[in-house]
Order: sequence, then C-alpha cells, then structure tokens
Amino acid sequence: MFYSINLELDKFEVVIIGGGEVAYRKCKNFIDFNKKVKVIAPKFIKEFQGLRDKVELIEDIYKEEYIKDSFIVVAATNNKDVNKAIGEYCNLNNKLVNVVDSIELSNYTVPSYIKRGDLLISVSTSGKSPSLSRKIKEDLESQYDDSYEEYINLLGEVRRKIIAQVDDATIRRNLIKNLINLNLKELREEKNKYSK
Ligand SMILES: C[C@@]1(CC(=O)O)C2=NC(=C\c3[nH]c(c(CCC(=O)O)c3CC(=O)O)Cc3[nH]c(c(CC(=O)O)c3CCC(=O)O)/C=C3\N/C(=C\2)[C@@H](CCC(=O)O)[C@]3(C)CC(=O)O)/[C@H]1CCC(=O)O
Ligand SMILES: NC(=O)c1ccc[n+]([C@@H]2O[C@H](COP(=O)([O-])OP(=O)(O)OC[C@H]3O[C@@H](n4cnc5c(N)ncnc54)[C@H](O)[C@@H]3O)[C@@H](O)[C@H]2O)c1
Repeated sequence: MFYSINLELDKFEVVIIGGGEVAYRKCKNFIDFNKKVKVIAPKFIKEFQGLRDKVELIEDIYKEEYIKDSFIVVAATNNKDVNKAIGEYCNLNNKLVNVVDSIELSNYTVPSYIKRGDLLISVSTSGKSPSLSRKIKEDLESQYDDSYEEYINLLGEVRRKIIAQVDDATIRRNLIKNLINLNLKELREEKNKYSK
C-alpha cells in the first residue's frame, strides 16, 4: 500500500516524459500546485500550447540526460519499453517516479483530489481502481464546495490568534477544537472577537 505525504514542490525539478492525454493531466496537476514542469516528447497534443509559460516543452524523444538532475519524474509515454527504462533508471538512482502504465515500477502514484484553497482531500486505491478514486472524489465535491476556501483560511487565522492570545493550554485547545463547529458566518464573527 502507498503511504501519503504532502511535498513542498518548490525545491525539486519535475520532468514529465510524454506529450499525450495522460502527460497533460499529470502536468495540469502540478500547475494546480504552482509547479512549473519540464515536458519531453516528440509530439504534444494541442492542449499543451494553452499552458504557455507554465511549462517548458522540449520536442525530443526521451534521453537519460533529461532526468538525471531531477528528483520527480513522470513516465507517461505510450511506449511500454521507454516507460520501463525510465522507471528502472529512477528506482536505481533514488528518484521519485510515477510510471503511468506500471504500478510495480512506480514508487509514487497520483491520487484523485479536491482542492479548496489550502484544503486538500486526496483519494487513492493504491492502483486498484483509479475509476473508484475519481467517483469518490466526485461524490465529495458537492459536500466540500468552494466556500471551504474561505472557511479554511479563517480557521487558520483564528487558530493563530488563539495560540498567540490564550496562555492556558487546556482552554486554548478547547477553543481551537470548537472552531470547526462554527459555520462560516460565526467564524467571521469569532475572528473579529480576537482582532480587538
Ligand atoms: C486518480 C487519477 C489521478 C491522475 O492521474 O490525475 C489516476 N488515474 C486517473 C484516471 C484513470 N486512469 C485510468 C482510467 C481508465 C479506467 C481504469 O483503468 O480504471 C481512469 C479513469 C478516468 O479517466 O476517469 C487508466 C489507468 N490508470 C493507471 C493505469 C495503469 C495500471 O493500472 O497499471 C491505467 C490503465 C491503462 C491501460 O488501460 O492501459 C494507473 C494509475 N492511475 C492513477 C491515478 C494511479 C492510481 C490511483 C489510485 O490509487 O486510485 C496509478 C496507479 C498511477 C498514476 O498514474 O499515478 C485519475 C483520476 C483523475 C480524476 O480525479 O478525475
Ligand atoms: N496512469 C493513468 O492514469 C493512465 C490513464 C490512461 C492510460 N494510461 C497509460 O498511459 C499511456 C499513455 O497514454 P496517453 O493517452 O497519454 O497516450 P498518447 O498516445 O496520447 O500519448 C503518448 C505520448 O508519448 C509520446 N512518446 C512516445 N514515445 C516517446 C519517447 N520515446 N520519448 C518521449 N515521448 C514519447 C508521444 O509523442 C505522445 O505525446 C497509455 O499507453 C496507457 O497505458 C495511464
């Protein structure tokens, strides 16, 4: 089973090999998290042109030199042998690699996710059923709607204010724990209370 972590992508170079539908989806995911990526392929689907300054497109077939200095790699070509070579090289060289047609060669996978500002809900089936991951995501999307972006920001702000202003540890913890029982309107009022 795959273990879940949240990575600070800023510090790492990300390279995607392949320029088709799957490479494009993986690419958009990184962009969603403000990460610029390098993409290598002899041919790109037209959607890549819409990503403009957010990606560096290199028109070429895969060569080891393209990934030797990167830490996170996605092997997303439609050529099983090429994907396998990339997967094996990365596993041998301590790189994180997602091989889109081989869970065995992947040392990480990409979950289905919902992002509402800083709230992130990820779903994984350890490769058993990406379709189920997608369905669960869609089921949760309406429950965790766009209003959660402001809600999560307010929770963060009020929590920081409580930590700064309340000395008693028990009272502090209870106040923080109870914040999630407030609705958006009540939380806005709570923020004003601590801003005085
Ligand atoms: C969640 C999501 C994230 C993303 O990619 O962004 C994702 N796949 C998505 C969709 C999807 N992928 C496929 C279908 C067709 C139906 C089906 O096969 O079910 C659909 C459904 C659709 O498109 O609706 C085909 C497929 N996928 C993989 C293989 C190879 C294999 O199984 O070996 C094949 C067969 C290829 C073939 O037939 O040859 C492998 C992987 N796909 C994963 C992630 C990882 C496991 C995630 C988990 O643990 O659940 C893993 C292991 C590696 C990885 O890619 O990270 C994204 C949903 C995005 C969303 O949220 O909307
Ligand atoms: N993990 C997933 O979520 C998922 C979902 C569907 C399919 N798949 C798998 O992903 C593979 C790719 O799917 P797709 O729809 O993106 O295919 P696609 O045919 O749309 O794109 C393949 C891309 O790979 C590039 N390519 C081929 N040989 C290359 C090489 N030597 N170096 C660099 N780039 C090269 C092509 O130019 C093209 O841009 C499929 O074969 C399938 O097995 C995975």
